[in-house]
Amino acid sequence: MAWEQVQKALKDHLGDSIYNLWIDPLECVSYRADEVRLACPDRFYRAHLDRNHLATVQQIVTELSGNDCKVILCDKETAILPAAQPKGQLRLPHIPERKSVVRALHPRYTFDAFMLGESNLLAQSACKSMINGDDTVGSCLYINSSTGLGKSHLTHAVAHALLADSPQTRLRYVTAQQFASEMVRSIQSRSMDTFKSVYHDHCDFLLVEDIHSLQGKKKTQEEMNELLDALIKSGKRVILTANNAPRDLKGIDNEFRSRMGAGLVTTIQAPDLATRYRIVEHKAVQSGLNLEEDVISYISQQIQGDVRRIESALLSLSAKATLAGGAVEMDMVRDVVAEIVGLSTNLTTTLIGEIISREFNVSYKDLQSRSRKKVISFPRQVAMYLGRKHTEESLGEIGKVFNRNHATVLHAVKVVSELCRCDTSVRRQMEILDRKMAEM
Ligand SMILES: Nc1ncnc2c1ncn2[C@@H]1O[C@H](COP(=O)(O)OP(=O)(O)OP(=O)(O)O)[C@@H](O)[C@H]1O
Repeated sequence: MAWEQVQKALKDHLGDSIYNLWIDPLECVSYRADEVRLACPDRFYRAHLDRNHLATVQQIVTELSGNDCKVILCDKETAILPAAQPKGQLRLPHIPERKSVVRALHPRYTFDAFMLGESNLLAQSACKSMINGDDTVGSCLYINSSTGLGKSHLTHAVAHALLADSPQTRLRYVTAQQFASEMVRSIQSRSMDTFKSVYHDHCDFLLVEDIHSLQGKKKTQEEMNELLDALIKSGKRVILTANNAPRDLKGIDNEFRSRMGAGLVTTIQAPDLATRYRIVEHKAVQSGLNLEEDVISYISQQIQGDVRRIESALLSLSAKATLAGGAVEMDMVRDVVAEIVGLSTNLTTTLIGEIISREFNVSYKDLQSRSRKKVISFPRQVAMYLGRKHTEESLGEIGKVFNRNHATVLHAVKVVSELCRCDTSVRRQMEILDRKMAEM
């Protein structure tokens, strides 16, 4: 009960977004008068909480308990370790013999221009931890997402920040494809020793994009695996990006797969409405477009997923506005958005509930009832999961449709996501339902 009170106060204090991401996953393993022990999902979480939110948690626990009750963070697996102390910066003692090798950095792909939200906060803060040499993330950070969600933006931002703040760090930034071509050229010109030496002995920070493009390339995977092993063992830093998590990559050797997943593996999800709003606002200013709030809202509500589609809409809007003498009219905005997403949908959780009640042959009333029978609770969880995925409604709003609170919705989303991951029949079922939702 005491922890629930603390949770409630923290939610009010920190807001839904930070609460859901950083406080909700905590497990209260003991709550005594003098000490509260909170287990974090992993050491990265623990270090982030320690740095950013522990003081607030401590303050609220002290206020609510009215005495000196100390908050202790520990790992879920051990549930006993004290919080990690941040390590020193990654600073090299010498001036490098070789400079950084960085191909074509996009000048606008900086941390400042990267809009944050629940979908990408972990990836962004893990990148910053890597730059600071904070080893809570491990030596190898793996970022994956579907297309256009900011993997390149973040890796370029890391390169910009490193070049600006610690120019002595020897940085190599390549795509996996470029690495493969360089390797093939080196084999042909019998200069593999030089190739190896460049990466093994003259690199402090390696960024490799699109690692999935190595699928089926056995020899390049072997070379990259050997390189990662050498760099990680000697305390160097590596960031890899791909379109899938290591376990879902096809045609990849198991040892290589396991090495890539040895540090933090994080997925960037599609941005939520609030993040999209900030992206539209920011990118409109960059394109010299002066947009009213209702236009920004409309674009961010309608264009979801791949952020390139937002950029494309703004480019198109900019061109049309120029032709029309500068003004941005709402009709013009609707046309541009319709070209990109087609006609808008009105999918709501209530509608999803109705569809699910038909599909699973349970009444809508049962979905809203207190019944915990599996034949009713599973469709209810599926409806909540789909509500979260296909609407912009908050956890609380989705919960209300089924007479539940936000925590139950969060739990349902976790349960169904986990089932999709490990149960093929549930995954297929969800794919069919996803298609149905998309057709609405
Ligand atoms: N959170 C964000 N804030 C601002 N811009 C973003 C954000 N996420 C993505 N973008 C923009 O979207 C565009 C596509 O992003 P990026 O190229 O980084 O995606 P990606 O995940 O690497 O895609 P792909 O897998 O296709 O290579 C870029 O112009 C980037 O600036």
